[in-house]
Amino acid sequence: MTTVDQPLDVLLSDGSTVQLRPIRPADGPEIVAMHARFSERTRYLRYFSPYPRIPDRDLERFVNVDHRDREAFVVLAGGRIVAVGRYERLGPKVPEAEVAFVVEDAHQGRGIGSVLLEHLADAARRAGIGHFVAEVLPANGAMQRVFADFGYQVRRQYADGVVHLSFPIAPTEATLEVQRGREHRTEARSIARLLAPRGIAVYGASATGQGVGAALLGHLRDAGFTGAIVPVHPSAATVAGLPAYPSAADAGGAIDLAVVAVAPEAAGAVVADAAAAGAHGLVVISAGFAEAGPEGAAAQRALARAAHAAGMRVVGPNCLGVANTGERVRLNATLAPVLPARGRVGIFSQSGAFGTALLAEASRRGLGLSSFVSAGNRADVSGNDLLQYWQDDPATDVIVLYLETFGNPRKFARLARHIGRSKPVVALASPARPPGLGGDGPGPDEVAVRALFAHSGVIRVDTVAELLDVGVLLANQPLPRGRRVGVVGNSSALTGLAATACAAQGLTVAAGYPADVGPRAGAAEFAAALAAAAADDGVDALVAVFAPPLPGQLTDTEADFTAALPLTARVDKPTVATFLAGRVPAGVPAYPSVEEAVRALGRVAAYADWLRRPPGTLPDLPRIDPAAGQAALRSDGTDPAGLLAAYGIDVVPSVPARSAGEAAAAAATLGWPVALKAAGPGLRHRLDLGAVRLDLTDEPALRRAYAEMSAVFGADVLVQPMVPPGVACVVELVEDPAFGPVVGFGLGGVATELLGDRAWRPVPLTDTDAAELVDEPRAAPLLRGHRGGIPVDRAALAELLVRVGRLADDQPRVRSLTLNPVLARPDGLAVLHATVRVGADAARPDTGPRRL
Ligand SMILES: CC(=O)SCCNC(=O)CCNC(=O)[C@H](O)C(C)(C)COP(=O)(O)OP(=O)(O)OC[C@H]1O[C@@H](n2cnc3c(N)ncnc32)[C@H](O)[C@@H]1OP(=O)(O)O
Repeated sequence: MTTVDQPLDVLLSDGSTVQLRPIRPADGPEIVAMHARFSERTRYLRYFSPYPRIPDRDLERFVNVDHRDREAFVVLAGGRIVAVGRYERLGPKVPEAEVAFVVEDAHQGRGIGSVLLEHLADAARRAGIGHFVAEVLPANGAMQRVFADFGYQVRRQYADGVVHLSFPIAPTEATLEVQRGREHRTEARSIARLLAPRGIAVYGASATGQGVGAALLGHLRDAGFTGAIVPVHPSAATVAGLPAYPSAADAGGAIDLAVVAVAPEAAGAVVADAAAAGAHGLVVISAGFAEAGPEGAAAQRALARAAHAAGMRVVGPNCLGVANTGERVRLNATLAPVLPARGRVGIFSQSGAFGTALLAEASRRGLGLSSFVSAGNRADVSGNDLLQYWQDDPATDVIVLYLETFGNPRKFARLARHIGRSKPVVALASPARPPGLGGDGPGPDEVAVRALFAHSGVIRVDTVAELLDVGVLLANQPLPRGRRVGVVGNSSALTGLAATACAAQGLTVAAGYPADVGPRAGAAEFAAALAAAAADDGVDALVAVFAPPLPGQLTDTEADFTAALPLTARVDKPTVATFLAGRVPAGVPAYPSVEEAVRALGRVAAYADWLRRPPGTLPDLPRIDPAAGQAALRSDGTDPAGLLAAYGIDVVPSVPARSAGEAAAAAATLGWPVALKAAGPGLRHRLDLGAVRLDLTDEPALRRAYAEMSAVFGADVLVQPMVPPGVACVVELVEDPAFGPVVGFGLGGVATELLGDRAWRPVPLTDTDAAELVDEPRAAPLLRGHRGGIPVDRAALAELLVRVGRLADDQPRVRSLTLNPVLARPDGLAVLHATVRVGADAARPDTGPRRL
């Protein structure tokens, strides 16, 4: 049993870091992964042992982990998972405790659970947490007895058999050493080790020099890897001229990485051999795993399990491999024979085929690479791991991702939002849902999904070519300070095209541009015009468009014109060029067409805008009571009023009635005047249908309205007090497959619905997010008093959105929520109708891969 003897870094929810002293289990299990969160309200911590982590996907198989918080932990003993737990959000279930956890599975015997509790209690004590509650699921009767043995009290027993155990912890002197600003990087460290091995064992390199393994061995050597390369071969004494060994450990040197190209059946033996040699990373190139069917999937799971038990991270299987062009490490453990030159771009490709294309295209365009990972079937290492690694990697300035599916999309969105602040992330990802479906179903359509990416700071592109178009620009040029473009060229046709392309990308042509030097201008004039644009305070970015001179017209060659460009590369404004050779001349990205050049600039300008935008803060609003919200959900999931009230959202009361008499009685209670609404199922746009009567001031008017309405729409009606008129708005909350809960805002009415005029933001919503959301729908000018209308209280709408976002963040059982209509007035708002859909349990993570 290994004990933890290094300090543990803890990432707090506010981004700061604390360090916990080591936990030394006497002979207890290792706590391998433990996630939690600290905040004012909810004191969670998230900490890791220095042991390799169980990948999130594995956790999710065992644990009902709420993706949003990752509050889960796993206990390993002897390499086996013996207990898996998750943290509950504090408020709802155990409001009076500061930390709660749920033990879901501890089937491997007595004692484990109690040791686990000791550790957790210890951690809580160190964190100065005063009260601690454990929840034990009914299947674990043995655990309950164990806890009882330790004197924990049964605090509450629920009808479903769940028991809450309670044990007070006297707060002791906090041993937390707060190191703000330093981020926890366990994952990043394990990836760093994988990309910078001291020695490499290669499994599956044929002595004949043929086949995949031999090719890998060749690539490793050709790239100039300076550490030991050890071919592991069952019988040969040498492979490709290198001494080969039947077992990696026999070579005697430090082996950090195993590159594997053996058939899936042999993988188990390879893992054991590599582990015995001390390897901490596996790059499995072999195909025949999950992509090949259930048997392969089982083999893949076995591979991942064996690797993790031995403390190894796994890249692949069925992948192209990993590469590092670092100063000290030249590593090409990929099937691609030639790597691009060293550079500042980290490339992740889920697909091997696209990875090959990306590498080849990057080489062709002269785009330098810092490191490359193709994750294939992603048995362990995923794009999210790489995001975390590159965030801190000093060799990487730009992150380029090719993604097909996401194991954990919410984590991606959150990570990207964070990382995008320091390094741009360019991603090619499949659409969230096929085009055309957006307007019909609930939730954001493709356009909105693109906007959601943009709000996460991710530059989303549509093609592999564009991935590199943008990558090249980011890697070589500064970000634009604004959207004003100085177009300089030697052809009016091309500069005109560039101006049109700018408009299409939301860029503006700067005043005095395009500057057309004409077809007879020489390179010197071209250079002067570019220099003038670069010096122009009204210009944020330059587009240089160049048409090759007709033969005999000029003595200057295309190369002379190319040479004119570097001048601009020295200024602090990005320049893109067209019609020059495909390579990057002196750092100025060149594109085959004006449209491509301007589109890349447009994407980068949008990212620069995002960076300039203040991220805002999460407002601490009064009248928010998550515990009351949870209680409301428990009492009746279909009545949203209590749930909303717990988040400070008041819904105008509405009383159901089935007869004129009942309606009149309701009106008397609510107070005149009232509105009468048909309550039949499936009725939408009731006002348009005549199924709403407003301003009924007395009983005769009410009875008349009831008689007319019930004749058409049936006996069921709702009686509501009249509220002052306002602009009808709609607020929605839905689960998006890529972003988790997202809050939507739009104006009411059939027209805006038909046009899909809704703006969306992922949860949690900051004050800035909410204010932007209110202003974003195309119909939003109506809220500002368009054409003589009266401006409404947009701050109240923004606050409502923040409250809905908070509700979504707190209550994972809420699947969807609609407030429609919300009447916005100059002096506040009224929520007239609310529907909520609640799941039986917290949204369970989808274990299968999801399209982005
Ligand atoms: C573009 C993309 O899609 S990404 C790339 C995805 N990956 C791929 O496409 C790879 C596809 N290919 C495969 O999966 C192959 O089946 C592989 C790599 C697993 C096996 O390739 P083969 O060439 O058939 O391997 P083969 O069985 O001949 O073995 C090669 C050598 O490994 C040796 N070997 C076999 N088992 C072991 C082992 N456990 N340890 C060490 N060496 C071993 C063999 O003895 C043989 O050497 P020899 O010829 O000197 O005797």
